Amino acid sequence: MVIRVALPIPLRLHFDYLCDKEVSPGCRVLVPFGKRELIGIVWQLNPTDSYDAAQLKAVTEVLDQIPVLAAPIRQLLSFAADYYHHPLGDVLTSALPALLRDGKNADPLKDHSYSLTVAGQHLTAEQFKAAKKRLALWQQLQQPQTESQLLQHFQRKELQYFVEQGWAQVTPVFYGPYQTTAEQQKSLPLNPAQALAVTAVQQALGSFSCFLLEGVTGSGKTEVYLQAISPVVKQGGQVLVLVPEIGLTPQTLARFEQRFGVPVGVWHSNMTDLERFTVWQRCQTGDLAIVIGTRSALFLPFLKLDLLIIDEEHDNSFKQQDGFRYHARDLAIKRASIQGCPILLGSATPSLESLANVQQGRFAHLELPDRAAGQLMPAVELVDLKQQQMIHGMAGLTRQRIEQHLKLGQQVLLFLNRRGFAPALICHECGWMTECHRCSAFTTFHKQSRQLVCHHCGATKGVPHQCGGCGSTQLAPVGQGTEQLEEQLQQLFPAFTVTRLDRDSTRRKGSLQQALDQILQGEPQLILGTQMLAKGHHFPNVGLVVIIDVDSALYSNDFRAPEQLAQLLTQVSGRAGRGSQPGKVLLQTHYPGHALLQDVIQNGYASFARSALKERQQTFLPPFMFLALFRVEAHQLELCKEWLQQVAEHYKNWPQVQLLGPLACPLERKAGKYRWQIQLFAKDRKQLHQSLDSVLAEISRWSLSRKVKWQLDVDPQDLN
Ligand SMILES: Nc1ncnc2c1ncn2[C@@H]1O[C@H](COP(=O)(O)OP(=O)(O)OP(=O)(O)O)[C@@H](O)[C@H]1O
Ligand SMILES: [Zn+2]
Repeated sequence: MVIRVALPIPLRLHFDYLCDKEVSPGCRVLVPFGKRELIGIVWQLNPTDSYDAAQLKAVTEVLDQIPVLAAPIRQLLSFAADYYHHPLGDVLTSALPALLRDGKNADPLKDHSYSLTVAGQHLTAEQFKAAKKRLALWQQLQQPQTESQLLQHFQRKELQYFVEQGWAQVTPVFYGPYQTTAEQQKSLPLNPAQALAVTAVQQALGSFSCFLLEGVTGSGKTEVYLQAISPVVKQGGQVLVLVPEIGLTPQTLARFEQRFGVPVGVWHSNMTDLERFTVWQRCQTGDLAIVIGTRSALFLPFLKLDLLIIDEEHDNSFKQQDGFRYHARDLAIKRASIQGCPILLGSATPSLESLANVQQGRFAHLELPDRAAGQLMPAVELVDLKQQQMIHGMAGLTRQRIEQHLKLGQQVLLFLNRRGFAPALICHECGWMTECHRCSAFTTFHKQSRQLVCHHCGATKGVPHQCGGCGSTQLAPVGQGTEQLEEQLQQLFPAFTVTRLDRDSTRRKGSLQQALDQILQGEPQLILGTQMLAKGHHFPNVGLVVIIDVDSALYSNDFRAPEQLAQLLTQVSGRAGRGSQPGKVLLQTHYPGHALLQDVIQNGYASFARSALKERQQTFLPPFMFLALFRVEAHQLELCKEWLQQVAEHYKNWPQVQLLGPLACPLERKAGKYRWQIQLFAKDRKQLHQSLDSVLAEISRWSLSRKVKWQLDVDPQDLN
């Protein structure tokens, strides 16, 4: 038979092979390709279009009996490859764990079950005396446990010790559909708005539908998720919960684990290949009831997926920014429709895309207008910075308020979306500034590591002693980053601790959890950080939130900038007053009269978003227009322009598609290459996609295409 195989190569082609063994679509095969051998996925059996059988090579080996990509996932991936116009082989690769891409055996995983022997049962707690860990293990083993469960909390040598002592015995088990035990932690009594939301989702189980849960910060969206999940898990179904990249805290996981007595898996980029592979398999066998994961968890092979949830659905990290540029929210909706199950999107600050879908009747709208236990929304006060005497980037009023709240025994959270010590060093004599020699950007001064770091290409170098322009030694930091603010806060408020949360301070494994735990203990203190602080955290003792600087974000060319700023302001402010005390927000700005600030503060995000949506409609922007973007990079600027000129030329045949460009990307040089783009707008999605198909076919024929690096971004989020 002839089989059509998708190969992991960046070509928009598929390849046919002869195969005399039994094989089904979705299985991996090893095939000859040029001088190499590649692992591909069987995509179609006996394709009907023409091929020359005499020319075909034979498959070297069939690697799977059971498809690693089941039919629903193949359907999803095939849709995705079409929609994002991305090579299918590359799309499939994103959906498989690395070990499977490398050819590892995909047979169902075997685990081991540990249970107490008769001798083990006759032990008593007193016998363990000071050996607390062993006592805990013995208590855990009162019920048989799988090795993978035990290894989450105990070391392997402890398990071996129990076996050597004759206290425990080991038997092999295969993962299968998970077992439910009684709910472990009681659910909260819902308020009426929550109850309505939960009922709506529960009633929709069993067929496809899409809900937007728009609930203000602290309105108890997580409780809605948990109670919506409950019946699914009781009936043996599986649930996928997608969260933003940095939203997957140990606290989130604990909340889901403690509520249901079922196995919960996590999936994120900071796991080993083996850990990912194990989760992948436990999904496939049905052993995991719930998976909480970031973007690519969307492609996991659930045995019985009955509900999808996307928390913080507006978050930009759901869009992949390189390679296969998919939007996990949009593909998750597609996946729900393929599986025939409901999907629930939740946010305090929904994306304009989702709100438009509500207005057009595609999503059902669920609202939580108030905080869960009746707390007030925090009051926002603008601090006009004009002509103020600033100390360490803070006005007098700001410093006073911080002090008041600390003295009341509350925590104060300060938001500054710039990590490092200072955005650049400047020469006091001639004005020269430290620049990245590979990017059109300044390099950030990191004081603790004594480095200049480019936040765009990652290049680092030592701190110079002399100005690169005039040789003077008068180099001083300009501007303020979190590292600097931390130092300054310590000087201003020496009696209180300062906890900094940003990408640098949480790099070490476990350090984020440590910082969060410390904050949750509630001691009065200063918490300072970047947008990492803004996402979903519940810090009940935060009484005051200070937003140090938003001014640079008020004037941006990106049409999405206002939406993103409004989301950020609302999310950060929403960390205040979640406990028993009402919260306050101080927003420092030189532009207190700015329309966006006034609108968000006076009328709230919901109102802002609805008027922003009207504006998008009037100015012909997404989501009322469909947008795609060609970006090209090359060491020579001329090549970029020339390539885009050819794209523009082709678009003369497509009057229904409007062009913006060729123009330089906002960051025109990155890692030594020039970057240019063309934006394409169309009212009709189909026409846009047809035009893309036709231009892509052309592009592959241009010799110039081999001299530049180009990408297509469909529904781009980041226009940079
Ligand atoms: N029905 C309820 N009664 C009392 N407390 C509740 C109820 N529902 C939720 N809560 C509590 O309210 C707090 C806020 O809930 P949660 O963190 O889920 O809010 P959220 O809507 O996700 O907020 P954000 O969007 O800011 O992350 C939690 O401490 C939660 O336990
Ligand atoms: Zn750089």
